[in-house]
Amino acid sequence: MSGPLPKVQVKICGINDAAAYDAACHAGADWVGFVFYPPSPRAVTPEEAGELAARGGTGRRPLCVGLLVDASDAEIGEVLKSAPLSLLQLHGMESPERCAAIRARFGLPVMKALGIATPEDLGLLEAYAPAVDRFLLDAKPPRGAALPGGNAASFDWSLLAGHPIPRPWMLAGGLTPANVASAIRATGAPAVDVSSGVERMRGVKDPVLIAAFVAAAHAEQE
Ligand SMILES: O=C(O)c1ccccc1N[C@@H]1O[C@H](COP(=O)(O)O)[C@@H](O)[C@H]1O
Repeated sequence: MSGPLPKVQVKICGINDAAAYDAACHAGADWVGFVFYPPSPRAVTPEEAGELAARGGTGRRPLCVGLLVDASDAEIGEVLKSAPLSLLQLHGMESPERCAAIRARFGLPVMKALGIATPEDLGLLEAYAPAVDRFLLDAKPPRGAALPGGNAASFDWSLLAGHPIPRPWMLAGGLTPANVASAIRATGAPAVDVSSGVERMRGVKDPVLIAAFVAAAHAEQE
């Protein structure tokens, strides 16, 4: 017996104000991401993330993801005192051993972000698989970029065609309401993540674009 195919899941990353949080809830996003990386224009404090996540609302509550970049145990511990996270997104140079150590120490699932530019980059998946719960496949940062992600840069989606990915995963990098459906069809991504593509200016989310992105992704099926 076969039922309807599951909807593609959606994460809206870089939520840093109430309007964006409420828009993500209202649109039915599956996850919201909080950036705990001070150089980012989307950065929030653990307390700000905790306050946003505690907002009521009519929509379904998304799970909260904490985005960290080469964070120490002390920094992660501070974040977890205030922010109710369900998933840790590691977006720096964390090794498989560091990912495993973070997962063991904090008892939370870990999603490792990997920058993809060549077929060889996909070779890292096997090394990380035992240490992580999920992958996020993103573009590598453009030369000279100040941030390791969140740069509105996409990669060649055809690199993923037919490539087995040994954990649940999300596609990221340069996604927008206009291209997310094509990206899902080209890659078979079961989940997608966006930051820049739902902003009216860098670091400022647009509720209308959030709604359009979630609707476009949810219209696709795995
Ligand atoms: O969004 C940020 O500021 C950020 C900072 C440091 C690391 C990653 C960051 N964002 C992540 O990057 C990808 C792609 O973002 P975009 O849609 O291309 O802007 C996404 O996973 C964000 O979570």
